[in-house]
Amino acid sequence: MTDTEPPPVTHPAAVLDPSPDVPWRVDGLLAPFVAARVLTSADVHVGRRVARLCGEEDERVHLAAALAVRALRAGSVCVVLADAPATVVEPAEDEDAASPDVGPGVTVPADPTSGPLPWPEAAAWTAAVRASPAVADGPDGPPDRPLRWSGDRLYLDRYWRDEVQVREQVVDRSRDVAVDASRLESAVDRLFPRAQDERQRAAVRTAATSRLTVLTGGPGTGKTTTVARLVAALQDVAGPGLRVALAAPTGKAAARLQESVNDELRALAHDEDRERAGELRSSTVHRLLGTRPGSSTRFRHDAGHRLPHDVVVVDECSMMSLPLMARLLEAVRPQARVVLVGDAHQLASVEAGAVLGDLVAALPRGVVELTHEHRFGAELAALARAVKDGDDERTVELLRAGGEAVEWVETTGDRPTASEVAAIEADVRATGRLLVTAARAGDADTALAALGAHRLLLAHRRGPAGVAHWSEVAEDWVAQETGGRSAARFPPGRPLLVTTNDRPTGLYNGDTGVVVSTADGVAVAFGAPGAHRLVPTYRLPPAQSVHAMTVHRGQGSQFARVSVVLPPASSPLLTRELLYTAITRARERIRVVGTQDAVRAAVRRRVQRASGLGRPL
Ligand SMILES: Nc1ncnc2c1ncn2[C@@H]1O[C@H](COP(=O)(O)OP(=O)(O)OP(=O)(O)O)[C@@H](O)[C@H]1O
Repeated sequence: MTDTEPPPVTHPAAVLDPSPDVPWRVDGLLAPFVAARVLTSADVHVGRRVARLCGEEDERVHLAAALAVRALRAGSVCVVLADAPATVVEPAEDEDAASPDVGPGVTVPADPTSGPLPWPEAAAWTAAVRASPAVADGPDGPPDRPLRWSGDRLYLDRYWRDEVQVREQVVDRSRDVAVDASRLESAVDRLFPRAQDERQRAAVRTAATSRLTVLTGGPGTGKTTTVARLVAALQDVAGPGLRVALAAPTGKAAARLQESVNDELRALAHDEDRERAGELRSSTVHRLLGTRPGSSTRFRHDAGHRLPHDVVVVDECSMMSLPLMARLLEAVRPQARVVLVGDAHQLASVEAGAVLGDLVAALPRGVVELTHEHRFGAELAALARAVKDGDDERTVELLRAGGEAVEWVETTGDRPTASEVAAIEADVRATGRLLVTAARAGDADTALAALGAHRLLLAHRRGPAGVAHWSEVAEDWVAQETGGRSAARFPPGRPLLVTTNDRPTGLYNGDTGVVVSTADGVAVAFGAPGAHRLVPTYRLPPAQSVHAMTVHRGQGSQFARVSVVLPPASSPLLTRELLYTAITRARERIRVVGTQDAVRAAVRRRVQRASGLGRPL
């Protein structure tokens, strides 16, 4: 070997994708990226196809296109090409736990033994991509190419268009709306008389004078209360008779929104406010926009056929993908007011985009953050704040101090020992016994209360720190406690998670219930203790046992006590957003099980989702 010879290549010339789902054969420049598990063969297949349709044979462009496809799988809307060698060494962030409904992804980490990857030289690579017949270069590039270069980012063109759409809407909606200022002030004083509710008062003022408002805050900070009262205020200062739409990305969240907003409206102190606001209905964003048969990306209401509403309020916006946000904003009349509500610090949507967080960062005005926790104890609130602020020192300090509401089982190794999970075991056994005993006795309310008393949350779906493993363990504990596992399909006491929206029963994806004995055999109880309803098992939509769930799945729900078992510090799923979301699922008490390294890694690592919102075109 001479000095001028290239270093030996450890990559095979052609590989089969080690992720078993779609074993296409990949060769050439992209093979080592598949061998190293940076790309799947599906990324390569789609990326190459898109490029070749335009006659592009340059493998460097195929690589860039495959990375743009991969980016979507990881929740980003584009890839920052120059950063790719540094940012894609780990498998996509969401490919395990974060995609519970989109099928299995790769669960193994990138294989570091496969040698350095043959990244193209940066400047030549960028030049090849920008000059490619498959790529529209810049905002004025040809409109009919599948890929778009913008700034330093490569997009699949459709996502670039969605981003432009959202950006244009933000600009178009940035002009103030004129309202009678003294009337507004008296509405604010009437609806939020207490001086300490200044943020909520500010939210009402902002929503009254803006066409786009973002209302963000953690659980229990009064978002729903504010939504109800700001609707009442708008009916006063801009109404009466405003057409108001309430919506949320999931059916479950929409149902909850309708219930809590109407409860709050009924509780308004002044008759005129109650009368003007009336009773509101809520739906999913998809249903509001009007689904079209056979299409999940086009709706009946769009820029050419706008929604009739004057005010559109959308809750749980952290779960909105970029494409859905683009479709929503273009469908709202330019004069109408949009109020986007959610917790920007939570895990973002399973699909591409972290649009709520991006909007909070990008909007020059119109963002109101609620910070006072009405429901949360001070300990939980302080812990959630330390995590949200990225302060790992303080997080460790608060966890270590512990208290009524906070417990840390600091494990020594990545896999907790039996004694380290003893407290979880005790909780699972105690709530399991209560659940099964009540369910067997036909006491649905007590069973539902037990179901909400404690929940075990995990980051991953599979592996030693995954839901599959922990569900088995938890089910065993409960079985030991209650006389063994039953062979029946619906044994009383089995907790169930509905996995699809089902109109006939009015159940939603994410609803949880419990099998209970009744005079006519078994049925499944759903709803709140004291207000439950029974669904016969033959009418039950697809559902699965739920002894444990992913943190992602837990979004939109709260439980009295939560135990979260953290994966090893090296897990790419372990992020600040994940830990924050897990902690804020607890109403009374959080138990964190994991190493100090894992806690610190979680607090320090933010979910990185590439997007161009708020950045120059
Ligand atoms: N200004 C206020 N004064 C007194 N209580 C309030 C005020 N705002 C909200 N609350 C109370 O605080 C609790 C939480 O409020 P709310 O449900 O509106 O919060 P949220 O942010 O929507 O919570 P989540 O995200 O969990 O739905 C409720 O019991 C509500 O009645």
